[in-house]
Amino acid sequence: MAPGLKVKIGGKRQQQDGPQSAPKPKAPKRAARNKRKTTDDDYEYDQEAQAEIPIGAEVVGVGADDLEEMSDEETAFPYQAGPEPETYKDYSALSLKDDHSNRPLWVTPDGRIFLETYSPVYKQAYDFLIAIAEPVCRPESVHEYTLTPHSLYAAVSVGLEASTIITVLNRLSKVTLPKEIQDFIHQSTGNYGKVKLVLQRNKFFVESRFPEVLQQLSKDEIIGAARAHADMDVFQVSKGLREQAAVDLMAVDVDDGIAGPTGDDATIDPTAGAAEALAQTANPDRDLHSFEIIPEKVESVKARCLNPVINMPMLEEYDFKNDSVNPDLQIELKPHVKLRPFQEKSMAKMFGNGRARSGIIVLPCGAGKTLVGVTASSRIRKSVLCLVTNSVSVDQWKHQFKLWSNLQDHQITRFTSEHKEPFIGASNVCITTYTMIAYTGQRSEEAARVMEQISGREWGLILLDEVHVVPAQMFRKVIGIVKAHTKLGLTATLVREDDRITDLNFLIGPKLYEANWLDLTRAGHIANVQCAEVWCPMTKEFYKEYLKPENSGRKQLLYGMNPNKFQACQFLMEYHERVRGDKVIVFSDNVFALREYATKLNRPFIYGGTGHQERTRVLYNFKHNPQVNTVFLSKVGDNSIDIPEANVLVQISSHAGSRRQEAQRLGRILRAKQSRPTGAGGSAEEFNAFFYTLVSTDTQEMFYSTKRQQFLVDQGYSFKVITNLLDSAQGQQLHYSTKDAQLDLLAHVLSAGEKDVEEVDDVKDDVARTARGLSSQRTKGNMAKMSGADGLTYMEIKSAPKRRGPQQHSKHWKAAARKPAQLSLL
Ligand SMILES: Nc1ncnc2c1ncn2[C@@H]1O[C@H](COP(=O)(O)OP(=O)(O)OP(=O)(O)O)[C@@H](O)[C@H]1O
Repeated sequence: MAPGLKVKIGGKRQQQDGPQSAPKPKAPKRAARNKRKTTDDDYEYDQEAQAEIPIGAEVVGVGADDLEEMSDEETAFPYQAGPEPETYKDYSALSLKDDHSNRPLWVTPDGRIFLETYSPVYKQAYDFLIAIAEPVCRPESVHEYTLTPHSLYAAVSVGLEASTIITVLNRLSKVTLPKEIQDFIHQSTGNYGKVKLVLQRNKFFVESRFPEVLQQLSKDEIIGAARAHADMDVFQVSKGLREQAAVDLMAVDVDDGIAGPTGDDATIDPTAGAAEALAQTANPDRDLHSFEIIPEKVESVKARCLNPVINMPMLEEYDFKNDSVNPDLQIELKPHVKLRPFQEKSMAKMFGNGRARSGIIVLPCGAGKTLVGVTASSRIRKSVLCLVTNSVSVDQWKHQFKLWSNLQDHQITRFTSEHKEPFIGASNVCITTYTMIAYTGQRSEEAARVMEQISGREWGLILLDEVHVVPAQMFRKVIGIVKAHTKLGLTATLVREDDRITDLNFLIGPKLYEANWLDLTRAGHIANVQCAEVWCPMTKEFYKEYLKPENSGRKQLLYGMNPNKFQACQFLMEYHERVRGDKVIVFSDNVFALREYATKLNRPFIYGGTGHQERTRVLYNFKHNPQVNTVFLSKVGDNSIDIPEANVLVQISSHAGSRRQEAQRLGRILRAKQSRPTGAGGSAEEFNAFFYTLVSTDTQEMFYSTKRQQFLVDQGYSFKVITNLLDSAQGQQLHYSTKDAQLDLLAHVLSAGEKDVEEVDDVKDDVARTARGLSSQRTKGNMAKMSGADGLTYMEIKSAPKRRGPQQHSKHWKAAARKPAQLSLL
């Protein structure tokens, strides 16, 4: 028995149905609120994409349909209310194994799996779990996963069979695997993987190890009619490939440098079960049976197989090594390129059995998705179509292809409103945007010519960047136009755990791999970010106006322009610039606030209306000019501007409760950074990047802020709350410290025209969402601790320059080991 194992149903993301699903959340009022309006970042996708195309040229035809679709997407994405936090489930009836302390998992009858990250076999257990289950929440000590039909579909697609999954899961579990779980795995995987769609020598085949399944399919009216040789009763038979993926999965022993416990005291070997199971199931000589289908009917066959009547989702694989029809692309990775361990693992999942599988790879922002895409291209070595969300990314991808591979300019063509480069040679990499491909209206002659080449070519690989932001309808259009053997989706935030994820699963393929953010942080592949929410009380006068019904339209502006928030922003910016020598990005969705802050603080800013040249100039200065250490960005900077130098982010205004925006913004400072020593004799500082969200207290903003943090909290980040950033003495030295100045500011805000009030880059609405309790993730912080400088005293000496000696600087910091943390501006 497992005495007293009770698990709080803390409900993070809403899960797909698992076995004996936990009770569905009952929050009708919340649900109604969520439906109120559309929201989220699909707008950003839409507007970014549209922005690059001259009005009246390419974009018109994408039109209403897609916007409609995007709106639907948005309603699908919002916060899913979790079960009541007070609800507990009693799992004490589970039967605990004698050697349970050596095993890392708890598996419950309702499909929830808890992983102890301090287990000696954590790494193996993580690799296995991420292949079979959906991560729900991955904080430092215990992760939560859930088994879903989709996660099991993904497992089958990488070559795992039900018996292997059950054997390994049981071996890792502290409790005897509940019968419900075994049944659920059998049921869910029963039909997955039985049929594959294989494009071989330019012919499409429905392939299976089971001739009776093919018999059944060919009797179906639609599938039968799609057969190229319907008159033939027998199927073609070929020798099966070893199901290598499962072997790879359990044998993978990449030294990823992730700090973790050693396996010395591990008394179980989770791989042993896999080996046994595989010995029974992986017969390299198994026969494969197939029948050919007409290329034009491929989509309808796929759709039919998905239909509940048949219910046999097709796995898609590309036998690129035997594709002698499509010309090779002479692409090699440069000799110095060394994949990071998680990139290796992603590739192992994609190419596990010698063929290329379609699917989605999920890696944190800044971890290196681009190299994954380039590597996949270099393995397949056929023409590659790379689809991205905007023209800035088109240029960045081109740059990355040249950085990592031997491809020359003429082998990489761009197709945007500005560059419609013709194809040279029989194979190439073409980089373009989703909108350029999906456009259905009148095209210019030049664009029509390139489109003809795109639709006429057979692509070995289609790379789908930022795959989470693209509506399913848009995909359908793209997939209908482009003939591709393999589809690889790349994203950091695959957070639509609803019906729409089903679209991605079947339109592109299952999730092949998902990295754990904290593991990558520990291994130094992404920055170690300190996240903090800074509470800024509203001034009395601002709050009075905020509460007035006639100001309901300018609430956002009032809490954004709150003088206390301004001061917090100024303080943090100057502190990080001067004391730590950091590079700071300040984000504001509201353009009025963006302009006001940047102008008053005398720093450059970029928003949607900033021209290309000006943008380039500002960013160049930010990167290279030591005098320019802060840049203010509107929402246009969320994910399309590449600023690896930045390591501090201050958010003064954001888009309601968007989890995705929060994660994308964090991504701007996630690029791996060098840790700096903390001072004389000190070890490397703990945090090397800082993410501050400034929140005006007692306003809507607090409500949104909690909601926004949910995705990052699920990835294991904790947000500290700073309630007293500034004391009154510090405030005196900052702008808007006098009542008169604050009242002037208030008058300015109240006199702002309607257009200014609403001017929010790329954002159309303001959706109320329900926040979820995060108290367990929140701790109070102080500034010194936040800045990785606990135990140090920071001092700014304001002596007149002429009185300084040669060694004196206007500011310095010195270690004061073992003294209480203190931060002072003298
Ligand atoms: N294997 C590797 N070796 C060395 N550097 C790498 C490797 N992989 C990625 N990088 C570097 O990591 C950084 C982030 O890579 P990349 O831009 O591909 O990240 P990303 O995941 O696409 O980020 P974003 O989501 O912000 O677009 C880049 O500077 C890249 O050069």
